[in-house]
Amino acid sequence: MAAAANSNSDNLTLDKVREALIRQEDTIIFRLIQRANFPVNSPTYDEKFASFSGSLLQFVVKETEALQSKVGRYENPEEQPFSPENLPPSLVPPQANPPVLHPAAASININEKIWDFYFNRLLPLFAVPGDDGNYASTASSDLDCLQAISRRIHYGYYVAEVKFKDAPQDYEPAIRAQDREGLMKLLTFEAVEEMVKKRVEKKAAVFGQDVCLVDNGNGKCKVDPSVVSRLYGEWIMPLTKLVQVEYLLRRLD
Ligand SMILES: C=C(O[C@@H]1C=C(C(=O)O)C=C[C@H]1O)C(=O)O
Repeated sequence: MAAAANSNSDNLTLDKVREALIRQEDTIIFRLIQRANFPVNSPTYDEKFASFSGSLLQFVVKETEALQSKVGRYENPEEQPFSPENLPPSLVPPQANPPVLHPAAASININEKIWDFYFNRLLPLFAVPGDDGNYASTASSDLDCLQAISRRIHYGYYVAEVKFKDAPQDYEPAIRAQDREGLMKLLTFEAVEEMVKKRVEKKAAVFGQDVCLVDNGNGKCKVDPSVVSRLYGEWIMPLTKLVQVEYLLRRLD
């Protein structure tokens, strides 16, 4: 599960980290396509599930994350749980690799923000209204999307670490001054962001095609490519940068 970029600090270059982010685009887009197979299915979210205190979705998240925690998922810094309260400990022996990140990474979890935009803003843009009764599949598919998006956003730790290591003389004064705006300026590359938005839009157009042996001229995509570009421009990239800033603010502690 660990990406090449986090196995050894010598491997950590900005190019490698960016490559990892590019590969994660594919995962995110395929998971959105998967979720778009189901309509909104609102009982997944609204109803109290059996004797559980929350919705079916919350139950699936809590139980799935508990199992994944036991098999070591959250030993990976970029994997952050959505339901962190009372997670069972990992049964897997800790990795021998020396840590690449500052320990501050462990205290930065912005999954509440991710949960909020995913359900309140994004989902209505790509899931059609309706109810087909597939609530369990809908909930696991939502969790798949959330986990892929969260991993991508919390990968900001590595982006920040590599940017800091490449130019400590630029970052240290802003960190000492706890200057959020200054840090945000230092780590932002607008040309890269424009390229990312264009690339994910194109990927969504390619991955979301119906593949037919005879071209039926149906150009409809399974997920609207402009929604994917918006997902990156409005939420994923700004939140990746927020993770970077939060990490850098604590980088010299
Ligand atoms: C991730 C990076 O940092 C920032 C965030 C980006 C993103 O989330 O894709 C892209 C460019 C930068 O403004 C990067 O420089 O690659």
